Amino acid sequence: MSSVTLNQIGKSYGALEVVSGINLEIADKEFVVLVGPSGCGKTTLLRMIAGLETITVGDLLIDGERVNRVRPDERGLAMVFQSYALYPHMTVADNMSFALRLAGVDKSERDRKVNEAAKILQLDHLLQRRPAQLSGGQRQRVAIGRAIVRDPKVFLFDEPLSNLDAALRIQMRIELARLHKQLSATMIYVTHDQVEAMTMADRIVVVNKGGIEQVGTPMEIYQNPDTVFVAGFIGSPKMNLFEATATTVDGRTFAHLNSGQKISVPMQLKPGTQITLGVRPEALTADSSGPLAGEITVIEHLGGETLTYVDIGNGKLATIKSGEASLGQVGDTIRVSFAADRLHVFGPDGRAIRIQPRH
Ligand SMILES: Nc1ncnc2c1ncn2[C@@H]1O[C@H](COP(=O)(O)OP(=O)(O)OP(=O)(O)O)[C@@H](O)[C@H]1O
Repeated sequence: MSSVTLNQIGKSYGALEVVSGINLEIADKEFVVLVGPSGCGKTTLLRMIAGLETITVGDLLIDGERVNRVRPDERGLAMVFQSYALYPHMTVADNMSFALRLAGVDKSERDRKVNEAAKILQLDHLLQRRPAQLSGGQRQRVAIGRAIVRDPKVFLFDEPLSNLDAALRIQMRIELARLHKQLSATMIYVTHDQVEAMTMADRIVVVNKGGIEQVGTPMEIYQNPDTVFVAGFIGSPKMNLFEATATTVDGRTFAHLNSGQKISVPMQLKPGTQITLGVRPEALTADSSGPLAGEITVIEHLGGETLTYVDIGNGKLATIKSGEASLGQVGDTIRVSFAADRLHVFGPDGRAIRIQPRH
């Protein structure tokens, strides 16, 4: 297995720059997930690594060797697509062994590899079927099997679970995480689904507008988002984000929310600074002495947890995530608080202003 290094990678179509300045070190055996909204450039990045797109600027290294001009089939990578891309007229076994046959691998070795991959993916009993006789999840497993038999240095996945229903996606997520451990493989996985990123990645790379917003472990990114974009993108339900203006009263800093409420913030800010406050829904609690107040507009009971939406002014809703019990009824006014260390503050440039301890 192998490492992958991206140095100042960029991609332009004519005058249109769609990816720029990408620097990333992916370690051997790492599972890295590139996540970002539609059109942010993540697929383009993956396709440049695969060799399916040319790299406009920068260097791509696999195991320390520059491979910008190496043909896709000579890079030692295997890519799994959202659309499976199976040959409909071939059996599962033939689909899986096709690339090996092209590469001139002899039949006994091909059979050994296909059987081994089929066992890992629990496809042994389906080897003689054709794709049309398989479920979506089974087809995706065949596509993964086709990658496994090639013993690639690096696996590349392009939204492989997008065509599956919700239950199957969860199951395949678990299977892919297990597969990663079992194969000890380097994997680069593209998705727009932040839950997939959070649950599978060793490290998440958040991509936005053709650049990297933040790289970190799922919990680093969840707990310390560097930007408003990352704060809003990672986490479900979304982090509460409130636009505000900083003011100072008796040397203490307050945020005047655009929704009309006032919150103390544990840092020095120049009065008039436009900021965004962020608090995760699970960090908000009902508290009669809390600084925020509003009317409950919607309550969603999800079983083990409850989402309560509170209008804190001008129609701005705060989402509170709590346990099974309701915090009140629709129409009730409640007060809400949060621990100071659960507050995120972002400056006018959208970047996090870290909370310094007060003296
Ligand atoms: N051949 C092309 N010519 C011009 N622009 C392109 C071309 N291919 C992609 N783009 C543009 O590059 C940008 C990045 O596309 P890309 O497919 O990488 O995004 P993505 O993050 O993978 O999105 P999605 O999740 O929707 O697939 C988009 O704005 C897209 O319109």
